[in-house]
Amino acid sequence: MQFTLEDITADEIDRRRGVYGPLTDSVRDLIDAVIRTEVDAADIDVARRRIDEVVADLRSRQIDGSYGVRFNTDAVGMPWGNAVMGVRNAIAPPVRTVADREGVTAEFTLGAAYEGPAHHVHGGVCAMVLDQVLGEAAAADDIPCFTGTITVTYRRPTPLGALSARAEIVDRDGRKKIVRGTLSDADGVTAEAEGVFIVPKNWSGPSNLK
Ligand SMILES: CCCCCCCCCCCC(=O)SCCNC(=O)CCNC(=O)[C@H](O)C(C)(C)COP(=O)(O)OP(=O)(O)OC[C@H]1O[C@@H](n2cnc3c(N)ncnc32)[C@H](O)[C@@H]1OP(=O)(O)O
Repeated sequence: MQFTLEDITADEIDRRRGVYGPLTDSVRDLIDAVIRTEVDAADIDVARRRIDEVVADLRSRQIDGSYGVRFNTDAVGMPWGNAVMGVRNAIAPPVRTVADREGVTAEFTLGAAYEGPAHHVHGGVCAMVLDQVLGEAAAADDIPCFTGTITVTYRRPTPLGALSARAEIVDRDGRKKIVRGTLSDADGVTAEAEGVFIVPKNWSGPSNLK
């Protein structure tokens, strides 16, 4: 697993988060608006031209390829392109986990952009969120892990709206960590997952991620 070291302070990371986070929130709102708008065709055409102008402005200076997973010298991570929790990724819901002694918990909202069955979350999105939350539980005491195998059991449809997820390491075997987790709405568990997460061979990146 490759990573990029950036020699910047925690204050600089916070400053950048303050610059890019609100932009990402605005684009996330745009995605929702594009799905739900009922303005007429002429207004859609004007909106499209304005969006294209903004895209051209942003692309006037950009990196090659994807963002990567970056860390500073204190092992503070900046996985800001991450599809589930990236600070600069408007596709990310975003899901942010909070670690405790036993595992990690996340509370988040999945809106219209994550629909599969009518008014319910797409099964692939459920699996994606669970992969991330289980993966973060696997990494919480160590270093980032690859998902080797993940099995998701859908107990009932997951409604769009406020949701939570929880994951804990249940077993360790060499470089393998067995992690279990759940996705829940206000009425309880909607999906369960179990995964085998594997510490990469010859890891040369930081440990004790923050
Ligand atoms: C701040 C930033 C935070 C960042 C926090 C980020 C969290 C991110 C969470 C999302 C995580 C992802 O989506 S990761 C992306 C999706 N996953 C991938 O792309 C992984 C692709 N696969 C691989 O790269 C590889 O196959 C690995 C790394 C999984 C395994 O390769 P390896 O390390 O060479 O494995 P190997 O030595 O052969 O086997 C080691 C042990 O693992 C077992 N094993 C090997 N492969 C598998 C497997 N697929 N499923 C189960 N078990 C397996 C073997 O039987 C063996 O067990 P034994 O004989 O020792 O008993």
